[in-house]
Parts: sequence; structure tokens; C-alpha cells
Amino acid sequence: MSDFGENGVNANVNGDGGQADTQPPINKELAENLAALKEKGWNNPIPFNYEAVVGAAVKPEGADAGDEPAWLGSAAVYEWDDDFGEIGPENAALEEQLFRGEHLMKAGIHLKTLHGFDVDVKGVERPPPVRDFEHAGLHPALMANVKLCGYHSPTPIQMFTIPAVLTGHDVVAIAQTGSGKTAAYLIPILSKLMGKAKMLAAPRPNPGRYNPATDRVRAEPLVLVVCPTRELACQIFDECRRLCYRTMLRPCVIYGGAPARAQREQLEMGCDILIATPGRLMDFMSNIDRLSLARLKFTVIDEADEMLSTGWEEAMDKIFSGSDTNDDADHTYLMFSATFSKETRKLAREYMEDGFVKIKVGRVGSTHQNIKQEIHFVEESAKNDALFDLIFSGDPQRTLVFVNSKFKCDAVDDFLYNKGLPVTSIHSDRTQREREDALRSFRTARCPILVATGVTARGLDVANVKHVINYDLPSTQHDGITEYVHRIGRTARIGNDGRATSFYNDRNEDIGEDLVKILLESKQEIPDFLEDKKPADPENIEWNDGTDDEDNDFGGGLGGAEEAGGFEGGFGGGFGGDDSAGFQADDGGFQAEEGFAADTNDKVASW
Ligand SMILES: Nc1ncnc2c1ncn2[C@@H]1O[C@H](COP(=O)(O)OP(=O)(O)OP(=O)(O)O)[C@@H](O)[C@H]1O
Repeated sequence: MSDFGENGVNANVNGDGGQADTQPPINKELAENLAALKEKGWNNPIPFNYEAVVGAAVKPEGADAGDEPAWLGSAAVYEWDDDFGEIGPENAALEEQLFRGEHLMKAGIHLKTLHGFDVDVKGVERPPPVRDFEHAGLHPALMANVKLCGYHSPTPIQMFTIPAVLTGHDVVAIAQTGSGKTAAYLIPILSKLMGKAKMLAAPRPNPGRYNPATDRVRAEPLVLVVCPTRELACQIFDECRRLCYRTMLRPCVIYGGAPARAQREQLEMGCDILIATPGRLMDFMSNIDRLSLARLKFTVIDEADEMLSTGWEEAMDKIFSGSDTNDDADHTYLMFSATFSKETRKLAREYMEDGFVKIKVGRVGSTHQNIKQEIHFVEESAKNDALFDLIFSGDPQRTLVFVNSKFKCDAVDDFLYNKGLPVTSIHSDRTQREREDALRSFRTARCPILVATGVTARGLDVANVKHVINYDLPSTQHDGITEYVHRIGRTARIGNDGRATSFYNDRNEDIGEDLVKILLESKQEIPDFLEDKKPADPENIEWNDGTDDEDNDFGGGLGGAEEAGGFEGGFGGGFGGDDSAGFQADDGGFQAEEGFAADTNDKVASW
């Protein structure tokens, strides 16, 4: 899979902040490893092509092949020209980059299993779900882009979020990792803005004939999306580039570590959708001549539980009420995550309008059954060998290895590299260039093994990650089972299969009980050494973290929602859940809409 040098060793020129550009010294053991790895298929080279990578910029004409790769955030967006009318003409090169290629995620055969969870919707008003994109009332340009993305039907979180946003509600949405939450908020937001963009957007010179010497404008976005990590910001930007294709909506991304100047120049060309990490956003917000939030119609907080946790308070306050932020009632707020502790759910409520809608797919913090989870007992001193054996014993596949420290990250990367494996690594002490290169190498399978600290756990969406290995399990001091759920959620995304193997030893006692509960809930095997961690009644797990008892969290804000209650049962049964029955939604499941009509809340019925 990796790009091997002449003597069979991965040249590893990119994506490797910790290692030099040299090959490991060949000794007998390494030579044998390399031969064995080659035999297994690890040595099928995949050409490394930056242009083929989502996130790469279309290089200017005349640029050398050896030119520095662009920052993920400088990726090409559709260049609108005011002469275009409603929908712009196709751009074959951009379309190829945005919508085609091996590196793009494809929905897996278990997509229907996403429908196996109970969906719980609470709110004074609860718009009925959409059963397909065609009948969701989406703008034609957006609909065309959804098709180009290959999204044939909405996932449950999309079914419920799309109508809630289209009908103007604030939303708190919680659904499993890899279940399409990004599109769940982008699709309705962008659809609502398309067609109105000309009227709502700040005046700006014709973007198609932009002259930087004379035409710079202040950025006045209509949408702000904030998320905790740089890589996630770039990924949301990519999804936005796809969904804004052939429209005048112009997405931009700002994030730390990459040059602010290039980001400022992008904003000066006009910005309708701004995706940002909090630190860089604060920097830009401090200059109101450069960035104004007065036109904002939507603010989205992605990975909201992380953003509401300690350390981000100042940023969150500024985002919600600082600067010149539009504080009129026409500003909608949305929060999304796969996990949401009781404390952060309470905090979330303080930021939302009274009539907000809360959508929950499955238990908060639950995970999929199509991640095959295994726990191996491995002492600290035996972890390196166990890791190599585990990787070596399987087929060549994209593998993500999580460790708990930057030091360990470098060390494990070096260890695997010196064993002849095509590996790279990422952690927060690396420069942003190194982080982006590592991710590109992983995405393109130039380096199909990535060693990472938790910095990568949230949100990362890479196609074909088949195996997540917790070389270290997260400790309870560092988000414990919440981080575990995010980490293993890097595999088995959007209906694909995946495997998660964790090394456990006496040092991990603290997470043992939570781990067993998750294994039980997702019907995985419990190893003997964890038997004593089993809850008293495995059929009736008490989570003790508020995830199974949250009716009170949203208290007054949700008005009479609890009485209505039609959803929890309604959709759980309706969507079936196993492969054969899942999409009986058509005949059985959507009768739950009748459940809505029967709701005591009249307004719901009228939607
Ligand atoms: N309706 C759909 N059909 C097929 N694929 C989809 C659909 N919606 C989204 N996807 C794809 O599913 C993948 C996962 O989506 P996304 O990253 O938004 O998940 P998520 O729920 O935000 O996960 P996480 O909690 O880990 O951040 C993406 O590659 C996205 O392009």
C-alpha cells in the first residue's frame, strides 16, 4: 500500500514529523520483515497525488510538480460569477476533486443498521421527519450536490434535523459517530440560504472577476461553524465545498497553525460560511473591520460537549454574545455531538432559545454493533510486540493506533517504522504542516498506519479505516469512555465494517466497568479478565453518567415535550434495525409520522 523505495523500505518522505527522511538501516530481521510484509501485500505502492486529495488546492498553471502542497484550508472553492443566474455551470476539474476518487467515503452495506436505534425528539414543536431527500423541500442546487455526494437516503439524524432546521428551530442533536451529523446541519442551512444568498449576503464585487488590489471586502458570514480541532475544521470545510458547488455561497475556513495571511485573503474575497477553530476565530473577531458577525443567521457548534467543557468558556461566550454578533431572533443556534455529558447538556440549554428541539439517536454516547470490539490483556512492556503481531497477523489495511502521550506517539511510530511498516504519526506538538501531511499520507494510503494521540479522535473521517487500535486506553482523567467512543468511531463509519482492538492491563482498572457496559450494550464479547467488572444486571445497565436519565436536563426549555413522548417507541420499532427489516421504514416505520399527528401538540400536526 505504501510507496516503497528501491530496496523495499518505505521512503516515508511525507507525513512524518518524527522521523528523518532516511530509511531504517537494513538488518537481517528488517529484511525478513520487509519480505514478509511484501508477501502479505503491504508493498503495493499507491501513487501519491496531492491533486487527488480532497483538501488539496488546484495548483496554479505552471506550478512545478515539486511545489509545496497547499494547506488544507486553501482548497479550491467554486468561483461564482454574478452572470451565472440561479445555478452556475459545471466545473469538471473541481467536480472531479470534490466528488470522485478512492479517498472519498462510501456508505457501507450496514447503512440500514443506523436506523436500528430509537430516535427521541423533544421540543415544544417537533417537525415530522423527512423520509428521503427528494421530498425534503431542498433547493435544487443543493439537491444536485447531495446526489453528486452519493447520498441516496438520509440517515436518522438527518431525517429529523433537516426539517427542524428548515422550520427555524434551534437544535441540540446527538447521534453516533460516523452517522452524518455534518451533512445533517449543512444540508438544511445551505438549502435555506440558496436562493436568498443575494439578498442576505454582504455586498461584494463580482467574485468571478475579483481583483485583490481593489476589491477586498470585510467578511460578513451568514453561517458560523465552530469546532475544536483544526483537522475537523478542514473536513467540515470540504463537506461545505461539496454542498456549495455551483452556488454563490462561498465557504472559508480559519484555523490555528496555518498562515493567517492566506486565510485573511480568502475572507477578503467574501465569505458566506465561516468554519473556524476557536483560537483563530477570536483573533479574527478582534478586528471588526476584517470580520463582522452582524449578518449571522446560523451558528453551529460541532463536537459541542467538547466545546462546552472547561477551557473554552471565554471563546463560547464571545461566540454567542461577543463582537457585533447578530442577536436578533432570526439567528438560529445548533449544537451537535456523539457524546454529551449531563453537565454539558445543562450548559447547552443555557445557550439555546426556549423552543429548541432536542434530537437524540440511541443512547447518548452509544456506539455501533458493526464495530467489532476486542480487548486484549497486554502488559505495558509487551505492547510493542503485541502491536506488531496484531498488525502483521492481519491483512494490509488502514489502521489507526491511539496512544496517550506525544512521547509515546513518536516512540510507537519509530518502532513500527523500524519494523518496516508504512507508518506516520500526528500529535499536537507537530507543526500544522506536519499534521496536514501526515493526514494526507494516511488518507491516500501512502502511509496506511497512523499513530495518534487523542487530538485526532474527534470527528476524523477517513475512508476505509478498518482497524482502530488502542495501544493505550484513555484514562478516566482524560475523558475515559467518552474518548473511547470517539476513538473507535473512526472506523465503521456510515454503515461500513470496522474493528477496534484495545490493550488492557491493571493500569486501566479505572475504565474497566464503563468499557464492559459499552461492550455489553453493543453485544460484544466480554473477556474473562473483565468478568468481575460486569454490572449486577447486565440486561439493565445503569450508566450512572446521566446518559440514561436526561429528561430533567432540558427541563423548562422543552415545555410539554415529555407528555408528547411519541417518538421513543414510535421510531424504534418502525425502523426495525437488522439488515433485512431496517428499511421497512417505508411501509411500517413511517407510520410513526401518524404518531406525530396524534400528538397533542396541534402545531406539530400542521407541519
Ligand atoms: N446520507 C448519507 N449517505 C451516505 N453517506 C453520508 C450521508 N451523510 C453523510 N455521509 C458521509 O458519512 C461520513 C460520516 O459523516 P460525518 O463525518 O458527518 O459523521 P459524524 O456523525 O459527524 O461523525 P463524528 O461524530 O465521528 O464526527 C462522511 O464521509 C459523509 O460524507
